[in-house]
Parts: sequence; structure tokens; C-alpha cells
Amino acid sequence: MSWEEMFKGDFAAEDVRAYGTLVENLHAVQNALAAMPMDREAIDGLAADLASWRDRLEPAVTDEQHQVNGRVAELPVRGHAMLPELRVSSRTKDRVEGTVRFGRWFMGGGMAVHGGAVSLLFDEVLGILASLAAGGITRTAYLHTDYRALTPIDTDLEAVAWIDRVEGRKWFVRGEIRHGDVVCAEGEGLFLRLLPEQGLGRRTED
Ligand SMILES: CCCCCCCC(=O)SCCNC(=O)CCNC(=O)[C@H](O)C(C)(C)COP(=O)(O)OP(=O)(O)OC[C@H]1O[C@@H](n2cnc3c(N)ncnc32)[C@H](O)[C@@H]1OP(=O)(O)O
Repeated sequence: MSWEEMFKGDFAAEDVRAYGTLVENLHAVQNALAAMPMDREAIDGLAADLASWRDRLEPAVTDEQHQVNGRVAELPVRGHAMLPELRVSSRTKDRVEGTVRFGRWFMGGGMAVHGGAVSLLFDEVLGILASLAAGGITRTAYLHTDYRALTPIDTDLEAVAWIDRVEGRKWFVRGEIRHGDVVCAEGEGLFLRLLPEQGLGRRTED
């Protein structure tokens, strides 16, 4: 199964672009919000604006097969608004490489990325490779992260993933997040190629 077959939501190109702009603006808002000082007037105004967003969005909620978020193969991280924007520069069945810049939204402290967000990025980049290598959707069985140095926000980082070994349906994948010559974190994960009855949108107990 190709990447496009796995994730293509079959949206018109101009709608894809528009959704990309929406996610971009959302991320900018998140970063600015995470960096705002205590300003009661701004807080009250923003809270009212966000309440109107809720009123607009909640009546239109749809099911997983029809949502846009995470289903736009043409956008970075499939347009998944929860994820840091990993820009994949090279994608083969053996190796995935890309750059990522975590904004202030992802800061844990000390102007460094929250450890959970580092693992989140590993789940994505290792998962991309596992799915490409397995030729179908995979699911994370475990994910191990070693934090070697603080991962800085607001700067371009390199993310790489490669296949360690394969045993039947089990894909053992490794990766690194680097800032220049510094290895900030190492990741290792086991991804299981899903059986037909475990397909997208199905829980294991279904
Ligand atoms: C492109 C998109 C990238 C996005 C990537 C993001 C991916 C995700 O985040 S997925 C969400 C997070 N993951 C989950 O919620 C998974 C929850 N768990 C499950 O669904 C199941 O336990 C699942 C699918 C992992 C394995 O279940 P199942 O397919 O029934 O496999 P099962 O028969 O138990 O085990 C198969 C083999 O894997 C091994 N295995 C399974 N889980 C583990 C584990 N945690 N550790 C070590 N080995 C394991 C088993 O020992 C067995 O090995 P062997 O064949 O050698 O005896």
C-alpha cells in the first residue's frame, strides 16, 4: 500500500492548502499563547473569541472517517494539528529524514522541549518509517526515549529514523533528534503491522 493510499483523504488541492493555512495559524496562536504574560484584558478577549470558535465547530463534529485532521497526506504530519510540524525531506523504506522546529507551545521549561513532546515526535517519525517499511498501517507496541541533552525550542532540529530489525509483523525502529552535532534524544520503538481486522478506526477489542 502506498503512502497516499494509506492516508489520502481525497480532498481538493485548494481545500488542502486552506486547511494547511488553518493549522499554521492555529500553531502560531498556540505558540503566542504559551508565551503571553498575565494580561487580564487579553485573556478575557481571547476566551470570548475561543468560545465563539467552539460554538462554530462543535455542531459540525464528524466521525473519524470524515474528519480532516491527520488525513491530509499532502501536508506535513498529514495536517495533524496536535503534532509538531515535521517536514520530511527524504522518505524510503529504510530511512526517514526531516527537520522539525518545536515552538513555545511545546516548551517544558528552560526553553527546552517537554519530554513528552520529544516522545511524540519519535512516535511520528518512527511510525512513518514503520508504515512505509511494512507497506501498511502499523501501531506502536512500545516506545523508549533516551534524553541525552536538552532539546531546544525555536530552532531547526534534524529528525532521523532507520530500521533496526524486522521479525515477522514486528518492526523495530530507531531514531535520533539532533541539534547540529548534538544528539538531543534517541528513540527506539516496536511497531506491529496491523492485521486486516485491526484496520484504521478499529480498536483492538472491536
Ligand atoms: C504514519 C503515521 C505515524 C503515526 C504513528 C503513531 C502510531 C501510534 O501512536 S499507535 C497508538 C499507540 N499504540 C497503541 O495504542 C497500541 C495498543 N496496543 C495494541 O493495539 C496491541 O497490543 C498491538 C497491536 C500493539 C499488538 O497486538 P497484537 O497485534 O494482537 O499482537 P500480539 O499477538 O499481542 O503480539 C504480536 C507479537 O508482538 C509482541 N509484542 C506485542 N506488544 C509488545 C510489547 N509492548 N513489547 C514487546 N513485544 C510486544 C508479542 O510478544 C508478539 O511477539 P511474537 O510474535 O514474537 O510472539
